[in-house]
Amino acid sequence: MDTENIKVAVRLRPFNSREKERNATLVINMNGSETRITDPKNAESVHKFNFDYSYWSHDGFKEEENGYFSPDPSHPNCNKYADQKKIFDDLGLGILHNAWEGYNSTMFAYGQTGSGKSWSIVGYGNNKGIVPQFCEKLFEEIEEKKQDPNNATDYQVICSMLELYNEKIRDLLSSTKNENLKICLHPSHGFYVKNLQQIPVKNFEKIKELMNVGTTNRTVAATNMNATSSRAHTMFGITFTQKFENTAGTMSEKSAMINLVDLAGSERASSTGATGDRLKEGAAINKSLFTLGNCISALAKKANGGNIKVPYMDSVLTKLLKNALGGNSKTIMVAAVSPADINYQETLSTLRYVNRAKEIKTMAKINESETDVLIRKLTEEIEQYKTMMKSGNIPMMSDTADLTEEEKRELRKEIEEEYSNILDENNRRIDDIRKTYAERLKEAEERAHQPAEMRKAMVQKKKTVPYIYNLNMDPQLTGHVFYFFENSPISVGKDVENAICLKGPSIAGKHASICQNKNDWTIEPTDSNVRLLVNGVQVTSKTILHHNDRIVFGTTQYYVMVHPKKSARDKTAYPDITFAMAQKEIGIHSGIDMNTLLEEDLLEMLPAIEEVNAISKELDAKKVFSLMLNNQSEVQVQVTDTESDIEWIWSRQEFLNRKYIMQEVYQQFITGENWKLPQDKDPFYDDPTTPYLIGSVEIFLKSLAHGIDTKQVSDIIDCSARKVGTIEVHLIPCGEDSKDLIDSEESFFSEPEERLNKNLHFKIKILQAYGLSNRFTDMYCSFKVYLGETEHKTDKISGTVNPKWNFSKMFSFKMVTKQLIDYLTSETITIKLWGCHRSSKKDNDMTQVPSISEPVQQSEDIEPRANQAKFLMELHILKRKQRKQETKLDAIKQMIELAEKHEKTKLSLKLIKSLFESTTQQEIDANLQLISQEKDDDHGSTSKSLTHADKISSSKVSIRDLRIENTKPVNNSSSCEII
Ligand SMILES: Nc1ncnc2c1ncn2[C@@H]1O[C@H](COP(=O)(O)OP(=O)(O)OP(=O)(O)O)[C@@H](O)[C@H]1O
Repeated sequence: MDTENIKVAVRLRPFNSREKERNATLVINMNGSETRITDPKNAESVHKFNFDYSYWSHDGFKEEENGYFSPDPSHPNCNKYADQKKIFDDLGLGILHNAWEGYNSTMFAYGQTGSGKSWSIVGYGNNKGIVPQFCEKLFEEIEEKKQDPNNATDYQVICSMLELYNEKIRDLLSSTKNENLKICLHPSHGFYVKNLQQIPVKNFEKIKELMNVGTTNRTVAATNMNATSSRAHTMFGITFTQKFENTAGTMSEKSAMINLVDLAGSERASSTGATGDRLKEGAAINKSLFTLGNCISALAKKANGGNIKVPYMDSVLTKLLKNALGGNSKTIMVAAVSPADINYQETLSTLRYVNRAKEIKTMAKINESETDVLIRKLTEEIEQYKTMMKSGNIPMMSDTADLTEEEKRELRKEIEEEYSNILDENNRRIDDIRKTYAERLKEAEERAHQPAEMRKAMVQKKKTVPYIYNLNMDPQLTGHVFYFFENSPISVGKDVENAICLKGPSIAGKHASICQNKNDWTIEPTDSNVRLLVNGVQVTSKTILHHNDRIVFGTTQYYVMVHPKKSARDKTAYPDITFAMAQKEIGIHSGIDMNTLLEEDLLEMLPAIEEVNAISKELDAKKVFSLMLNNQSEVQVQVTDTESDIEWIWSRQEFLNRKYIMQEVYQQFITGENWKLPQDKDPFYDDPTTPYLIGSVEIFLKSLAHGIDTKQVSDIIDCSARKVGTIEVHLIPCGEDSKDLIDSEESFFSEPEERLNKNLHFKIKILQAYGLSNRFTDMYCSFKVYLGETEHKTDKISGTVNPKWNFSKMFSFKMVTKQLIDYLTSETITIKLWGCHRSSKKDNDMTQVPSISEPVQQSEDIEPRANQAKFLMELHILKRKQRKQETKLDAIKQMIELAEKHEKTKLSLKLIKSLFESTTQQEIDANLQLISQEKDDDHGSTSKSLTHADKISSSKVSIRDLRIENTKPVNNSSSCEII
């Protein structure tokens, strides 16, 4: 038994195009095994993690001619760069070594969508991931061993590949529709998937082929089932068995099960989302990933001595990974992370998630047994279960006194089914042990769903027959579904009798027709209402399809046309078509002006909006979705209830989460399952009493940095940049005792830096809003200040369009820092105004207030208005600075007059300085009174023991000089101009 901790590796990928376009900054730093992540909003907040391996694949590489990413000697991070080979050498070789020893191994990749999980596990093109490298190396080593004439060991490699989506297991290597395989529990072998294809393979080529079949099956499911691959977990299983004669001369077998798992995108796994989406936890979306997190937590607590139940049984994934997590397996977890500031939160939660995993211990043992002993054990188990079933003496049925007869019958049926599964599994295992590898290979060849000739024929056909291939947002799934144009016409649509049968929102029963016209192929919609796009443009009549044209049927089915002969003849250099390109042209043709910063967001959101509207229509959900940009230029979704006219605004993330559930619901709808969900799980439902963001306002804080009070009356702007009302906010410096310091010299600082290391107190008063729509009740404001996480809220007010809150909140800071000064001088606080919709527009019994809102205003208008507020504040600050200077000047004048009155010719520098630094009239008066006591001699004291500073401050200045200085023209053009 080998007890060891789960090994954790973290891998950092390069910036992707979205991150580059947004000028994303790098938030991850790696040094040895240490990984640091810095909060982009607060450079002082750094989280450090120590993992077994930290892989820097962010930069320091170059792309070789064959597409392989290798370390770039000309780059400073060349030595730091971890390429696919390095990852395999560190992690894959260990797994391979374990496999030879007879230890089970599991490796799973965890991380948000697009973080690089598939890159590490499967890889792309020549950048082969762990699975292909492992298989290649395994066969290499087997071949080497076989070269030894004294080696009679029989080596067997068996593969399986499954997809786990929405708690359902799909066999990716099965030619039949194996969409919901059962997971069963075997008393001695743990959980296993019943009827999962276990395919013997004789070489690496065969494995590649199987992986291809698996990916094609994933693609078909992802396109037709309307599911995106990022929501599914993919498990690649390899059973490596060595059958040999042991030293005692009996046959033995050593067997290792290797599971390589590409987990679904983790962004939907966290229990509490920043989106505040009520559906996030309750929905079925990745219940598995959520439970995996719970199991990891429980196991980590257990490892630290806690007595806690591990909830393996709560999801299919955790049942399948039970061994990997807490049992007989050596396990590695790879956290794939994005380097960008925009993914900071997700990356931090990924690092925290896997950080817990490293505390978990597993106990791997070598799986070696004598064949006879194995067979005997399995046969004995079979006999035992058979006897129990025959006699009816089932142990689990002994404690059933409280059950009704019906319940007992049910339970008996379940147990008998379980027993019969165990019998089947044992028989299968005995069969496997008895058969030679050659026999199993032969059987597999016979069963193969795509014999070699068929595959060859397909390759040939692609060279001559025109066809379309699928485009998927996951590049791994692009180009796996083909429809050849062999007969004309070809009907396309949802109905099964179509030659090309496609499923998905907005696909009509009879959608389009593809016809041959001499050497061309044309496409035509069967109805003017169907959504059929060619190169991003809606097609309404017969249109010729050219090589590389993009065709979209409905909202989710994307294809590319291939004209093999024509493209071979013309010499055009055709670009590789990507899903993003196809999406972009749709965006451009839909008339949306894509400013570069938002392009990626829009590209993702536009088709999603189309799809969700189509689903809503088909399910009669009575909701219309539209895209909008808020005044921080973030993409949001406006949801309108077509019956009540009530609107809601969803964040991008909330929309995407809900979209997943809508797709699940739609899937059930089209497969005829019961799809109606209760209100609390309905992705289309929004509680009308949920606060709605009416609008927001930015409040400048600079006056507080100077200690000046300001009353700001600002426009409240909604998410479409329209003015929806005004709000009156008062910023007031105050004393520690909370006394307001209005128009006070005491609180004023000409330069904010003068406040450093002093205390600062102020109040934010939200007085009243004016001219809001009467559609809202329970209106309140919320805001956060500085680094505080607390959201401050006013009371809720209803029954008026001019809610008066008279809210006041005091904020105190001890020892003001430079960061706080910077915040006050350059940042704003966002005050958000919330309200609930009145239940229906028919209830709008309040008199409509004369609209103070201007007609739709574009965001360009907001900027000057915001600038105006800023300008007024700057002006106010300048005036106060000017006033302070004038006060000082007045004090000096008074001083001279008083000195002359008291016939003084000189005044001490100390007194002049004290007068100059006086901030209140009281202090000035006190200093002026001291003039009469001033002596006219040159030094207040002649003591030699005085310090240099004392001497200077006690030195005297002539009144005549002061008068000359003071009467010089004031050279302060800026303040003169402003006044
Ligand atoms: N180490 C890397 N080096 C270079 N490019 C990478 C690396 N990791 C990821 N990428 C790039 O990032 C993209 C997303 O990676 P990948 O498909 O592996 O993410 P994923 O986490 O598996 O996403 P999903 O959850 O959607 O399957 C890939 O297309 C690839 O171009």
